[in-house]
Amino acid sequence: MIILGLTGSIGMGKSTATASFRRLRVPVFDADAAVHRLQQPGGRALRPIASAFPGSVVDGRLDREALRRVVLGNPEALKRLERIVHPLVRDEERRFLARARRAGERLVVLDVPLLFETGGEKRADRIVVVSAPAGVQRARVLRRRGMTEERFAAIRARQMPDAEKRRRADHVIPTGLSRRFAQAAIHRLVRRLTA
Ligand SMILES: CC(C)(COP(=O)(O)OP(=O)(O)OC[C@H]1O[C@@H](n2cnc3c(N)ncnc32)[C@H](O)[C@@H]1O)[C@@H](O)C(=O)NCCC(=O)NCCS
Ligand SMILES: Nc1ncnc2c1ncn2[C@@H]1O[C@H](COP(=O)(O)OP(=O)(O)OP(=O)(O)O)[C@@H](O)[C@H]1O
Repeated sequence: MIILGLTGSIGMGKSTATASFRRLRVPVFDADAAVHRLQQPGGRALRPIASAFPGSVVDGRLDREALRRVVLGNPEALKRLERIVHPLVRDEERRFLARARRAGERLVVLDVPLLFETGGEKRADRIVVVSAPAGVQRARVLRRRGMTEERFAAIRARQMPDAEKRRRADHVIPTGLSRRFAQAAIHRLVRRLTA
């Protein structure tokens, strides 16, 4: 089974790329979605977050806004949050891979925003990076509801620069042109890897 690590900075088109992989029937593990699941009512991250960040969980629900305000611009608090969340995400990832192996899959995708930052290069056989020019990225991200310059800057500061990601990638999918162009590149990649 070939494990394809998919990454890219915020707004570069990871979710859009994973939709293309799924359309080609390639199973995808989405780390951001796993974070959200783990933080949902009843999720395994809730209890440790509640004790590390008093007041962030109210009536069994995580107040993401409140937690975001606490960790935004506070590297020490973010580290504490990551030390709780990342091992749980890795655990989910391992389960996903085990299920895929049992199902006899030939190719799977790990969509992990912090793939390089968390040593994901070692877990994947090949790395795909989605990338668009900085101006395009910025416009896309700032269009989102609730996004501010400050949040965008804080997230970017936590992520490896795009140029460095591209340098380390085995394949770069350009997402600054059109969806059709990016999808065609993904199609060719999947065909090549499963040939
Ligand atoms: C702080 C939290 C509660 C804020 O939630 P919120 O709904 O506002 O944001 P969301 O999770 O949708 O993330 C928004 C964007 O920021 C990126 N991002 C989130 N956390 C981080 C981080 N620690 N470092 C770099 N980028 C991050 C995400 O990939 C996404 O592109 C949440 O992001 C969180 O729990 N983060 C810690 C877990 C983590 O490291 N996630 C990164 C993916 S594994
Ligand atoms: N190939 C593409 N061509 C044109 N627009 C695109 C392309 N890929 C993504 N987009 C647009 O860019 C925006 C961000 O895409 P997407 O949500 O896939 O990024 P992301 O990397 O998953 O973001 P995040 O890091 O926040 O999870 C969306 O509005 C999407 O419609």
